[in-house]
Amino acid sequence: MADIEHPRLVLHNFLSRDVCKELEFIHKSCCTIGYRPNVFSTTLSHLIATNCSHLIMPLVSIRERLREKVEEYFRCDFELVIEFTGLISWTKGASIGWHSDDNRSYLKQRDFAVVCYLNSYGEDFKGGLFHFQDGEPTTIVPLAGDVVMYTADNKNVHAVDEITEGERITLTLWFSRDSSHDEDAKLISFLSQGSLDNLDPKVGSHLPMPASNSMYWFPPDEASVFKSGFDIRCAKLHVLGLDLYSSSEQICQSSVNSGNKLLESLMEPLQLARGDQLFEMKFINVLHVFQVVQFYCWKGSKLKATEVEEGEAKLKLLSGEEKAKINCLKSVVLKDQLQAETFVNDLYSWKQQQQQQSCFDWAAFSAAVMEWEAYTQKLYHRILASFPHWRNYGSLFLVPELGEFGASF
Ligand SMILES: O=C(O)CCC(=O)C(=O)O
Ligand SMILES: [Fe+2]
Repeated sequence: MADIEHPRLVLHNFLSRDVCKELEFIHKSCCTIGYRPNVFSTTLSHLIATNCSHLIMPLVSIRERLREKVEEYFRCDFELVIEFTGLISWTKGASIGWHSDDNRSYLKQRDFAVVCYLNSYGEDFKGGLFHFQDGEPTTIVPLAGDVVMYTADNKNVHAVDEITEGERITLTLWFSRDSSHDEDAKLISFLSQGSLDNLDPKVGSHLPMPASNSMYWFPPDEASVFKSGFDIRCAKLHVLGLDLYSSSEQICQSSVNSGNKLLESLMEPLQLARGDQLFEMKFINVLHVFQVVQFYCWKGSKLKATEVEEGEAKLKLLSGEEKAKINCLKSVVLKDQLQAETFVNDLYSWKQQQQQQSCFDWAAFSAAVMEWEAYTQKLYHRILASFPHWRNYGSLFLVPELGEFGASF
């Protein structure tokens, strides 16, 4: 350890670009409103709670590699447990002043912090530089793939500048010497309560189940009444030019519209529309639609490069009545459309916006639907096979006899 006054380490390119992109996809398709203003988070227990435990798989080997690195660098002659793992993003206005990561009585179990940067300063966001109060290095410029690790005590007081543009995404972990704070034990117990314990991989058991609508509502203080603001998933779809269509008879009935009952249709089967066209596939709920669209955003350019047969997408022309239903639902999920548009546009750089909006392509999207299904099934079978081993050993790890698998699809 170079500096005992300020024990810390910066690693460049610890994660590959492909891995960063995959983790970004997981975060963008699953996150909810976070614990502070303008912060969004995806915890592993949230993935389990929303029937997306398979999305833990790409994180398993990364957690293992990071634990080894922390134990080795900080010369731990004891085993560390992971206390918390989260994908976290900060948007315009988010910042944190000088602090150490164990600075609350309920955080004293935190011994080491690890922050992996999944996207880059300058390219994906502005602001958000990380500073240590004393010692070297003083400033860290977040770049995709780089990692900073440091002791969570007051030898490493640090701060992060306010984000002024874009979205800054990290994978953040804390490690503890205290095994009673082992995140893995909690996750395994949580997984045992769910469908993974039943080794019969039912069709559909990997499909996402959203948390309550209030967890996706912005601003969060409006989430109990839904009178102003917007649903973050619907806002992101809207900016891509995508609308949600529910065939429910109740849509547009004034008695239903008057309350927030219409919001519940987000939990029910939905279709996607764009302009005059309705995509015929039915998704099981808004989170299912949203995950596939995020998958398309992740893989879109590759899908286009592969052979996608023109005209494969099953589309039909929207009727006037169907358009009216789309607008009714939209008026409920985007109470303040302008605010929603500004919010989403602030997340993307100008370049990203140009790419995403100008080239939406239904044929490539149809291919994405199938690839999403294959990707999800692959991870789901992986976690089903891994889970008995995890339960035996009481920790999450890459099971050697199941072989290596690429982190990226
Ligand atoms: O995201 C970062 O660079 C550090 C965040 C941080 O200091 C914290 O979450 O405690
Ligand atoms: Fe911190």
